[in-house]
Amino acid sequence: MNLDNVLNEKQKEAATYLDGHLRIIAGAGSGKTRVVTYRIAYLIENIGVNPRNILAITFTNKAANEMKSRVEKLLGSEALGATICTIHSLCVRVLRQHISLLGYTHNFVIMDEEDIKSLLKKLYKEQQVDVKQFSIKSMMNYISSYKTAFVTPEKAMKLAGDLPGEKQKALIYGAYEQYNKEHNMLDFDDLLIKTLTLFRDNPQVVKKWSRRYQYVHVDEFQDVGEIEYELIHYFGQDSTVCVVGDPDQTIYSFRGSDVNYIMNFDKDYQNVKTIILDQNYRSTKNILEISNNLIRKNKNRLEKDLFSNLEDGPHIIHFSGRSEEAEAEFIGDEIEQAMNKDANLHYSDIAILYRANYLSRPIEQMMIRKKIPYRIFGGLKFFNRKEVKDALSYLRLLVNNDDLSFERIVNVPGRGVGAKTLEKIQLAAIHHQLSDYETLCFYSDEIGLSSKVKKSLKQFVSALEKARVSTKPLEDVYDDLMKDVGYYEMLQHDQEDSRMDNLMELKNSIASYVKENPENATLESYLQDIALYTTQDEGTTGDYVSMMSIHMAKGLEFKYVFVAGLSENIFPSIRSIEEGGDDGLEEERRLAYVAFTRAKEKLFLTDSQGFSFVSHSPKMTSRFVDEIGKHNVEHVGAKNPFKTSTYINTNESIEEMIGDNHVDEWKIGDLVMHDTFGKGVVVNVRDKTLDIAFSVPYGLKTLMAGHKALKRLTN
Ligand SMILES: Nc1ncnc2c1ncn2[C@@H]1O[C@H](COP(=O)(O)OP(=O)(O)OP(=O)(O)O)[C@@H](O)[C@H]1O
Ligand SMILES: [Mg+2]
Repeated sequence: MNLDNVLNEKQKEAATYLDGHLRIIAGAGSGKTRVVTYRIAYLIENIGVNPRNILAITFTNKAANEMKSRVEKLLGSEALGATICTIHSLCVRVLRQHISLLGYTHNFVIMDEEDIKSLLKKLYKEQQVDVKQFSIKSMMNYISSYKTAFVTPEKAMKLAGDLPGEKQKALIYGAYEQYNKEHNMLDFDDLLIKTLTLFRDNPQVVKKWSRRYQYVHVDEFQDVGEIEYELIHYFGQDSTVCVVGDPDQTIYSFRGSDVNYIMNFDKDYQNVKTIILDQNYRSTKNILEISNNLIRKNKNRLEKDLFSNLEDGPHIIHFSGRSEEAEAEFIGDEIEQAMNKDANLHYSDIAILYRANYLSRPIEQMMIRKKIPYRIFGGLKFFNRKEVKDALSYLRLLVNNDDLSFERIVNVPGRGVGAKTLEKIQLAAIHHQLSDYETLCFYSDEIGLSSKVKKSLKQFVSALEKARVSTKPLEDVYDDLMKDVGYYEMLQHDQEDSRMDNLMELKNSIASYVKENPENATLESYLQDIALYTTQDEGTTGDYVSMMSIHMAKGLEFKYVFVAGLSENIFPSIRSIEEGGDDGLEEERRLAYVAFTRAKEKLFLTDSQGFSFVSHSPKMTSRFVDEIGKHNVEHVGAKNPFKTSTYINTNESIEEMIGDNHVDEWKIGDLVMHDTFGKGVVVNVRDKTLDIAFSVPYGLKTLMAGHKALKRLTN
């Protein structure tokens, strides 16, 4: 294989360096993954290494498949036999052979999240623990963090001391471990931990694997955690190790990845050569420039810039929409135009990336309306998500009294209605020729329900009936209903933050529907309106636009990239900043760097205005849009009525900004200062009142225009 025409000098040096361990540190799109691919091909073809002796660890299965098929394309069937996979699947291979040493059998079962949840529920029951004491989710976190820190249930019990709650948790942890062992089951953490235990206690097993893999490669090394690092150390014990990564793309710190492993690699391994690549082959000069501008704002980083020999390319477009719908519409229009203009462009050349999965909602609705095929990676389509389906069933039940919706949600959250109780209700319904729900309303005393179940079903009915007569705006009717039936409480208790986000996004969806149809919006018409979107099936084959969270987009590239939902508090995420402070903000910025550098030819950044029920704040353009600089960036769309900088200013400057509060003409977007609620923004103007969005914890308030507590700020 001649590498001259396919790699530059430094890349070639990296692909062919065999005198010791190798570390490649380089920015996005500089060919790190390409070097690993060609290195594998070079080892096999030019050096004569048996493919069986080659290992490459990638971050996702998708990346592994891509690398495998690229190597196979270069070498044909010669390449078969090289191990190219994620660290989890590598561990499964090891365990299938040796797990008997740990007292399991080789045909062990790997548990998924649902398996874990249902096992824990069973154990709660056995131990008579109430989920109200500690949620299933918090128990899962407890087990995972103890396990990955090698704290056994016995140790956990000691650590619990005299605290009864902690003791109870340790007991469940012990029962969980015992059950899994007895039933030959491993969870995801176990795959890594059991392999590590095996290696630590059995040097002969380590020898076997480290001798087999004479050439070890690890892509995305900046995101390895402690356990992965030690495992890689074992696998590479007798081999030449090549690690590849970009410290600016560390985006999994919240899950334990640690950039120090790549930074200190030359201290832990002897005889390490470091090669730095600085030419970007992926993106136009403009895309690269704004990405460099952005990442330079991080203080805690190793200075390194990339250059590109590609053309300048088109400007970066920033679009700000008046609403989420307008933002989505813009994305759709741009996709349609691009597809019409360029016959060589495929939908698969286009990606839409966002910070959190709930943000896909308005974009999906637009894609369906415009008939643009799309696929969501790493999750379900918005209207297929469980909590969204549940919430819509509640609304449907309210509007239609239909039995299907009733059956879906009568026991979510749990009200003690099992199959038997449901059957009783259904029989009574047939007898009275009414719907299940009506039967419950009128004949609950005749059905033969236990008093406990009857009581909770009465609460259920009264929540729905309260919603039926409510005169509040529709989004509040929905909000109250979900609160009154206990759904929010269930999610909050289970710490299901992203499910909660989806339900708040549904509230956004109802609110914008009302805004668009101010005269005649009813729940019924809303449900009809979205029926189009709720009946979509999951499967899309052929050519489609890829939609995914930025975390999923690691290592990938697309000609056209849209990064949507670029609003302060959403991206950077307020949660990350609250939990991680400056480090949290820097990780968010690295995430933005990953997002922007996925683009090869054209990059669009989009956001929208209005109030978000998810972040509980008025939306304003993300600081990241400012930080990319002004050069070759074009701002189009609505002008955001206020800027981040004015909004987050300190009170001193607010004093200076206070203007005349005897204002006749209020308009949406006016910034205000309220004596009690602080800074806010007008989101709706009525006859004598204003809807004003204040920051957490106040949220949306309706106040008298012209009241003395309220002053308009000049902006
Ligand atoms: N010497 C080269 N000649 C031609 N194309 C190249 C060269 N080096 C890299 N490329 C191309 O540039 C793009 C980026 O390469 P690659 O994905 O390997 O970068 P990376 O450093 O792994 O990026 P990331 O940090 O995003 O994972 C790919 O399309 C790759 O084929
Ligand atoms: Mg890569």
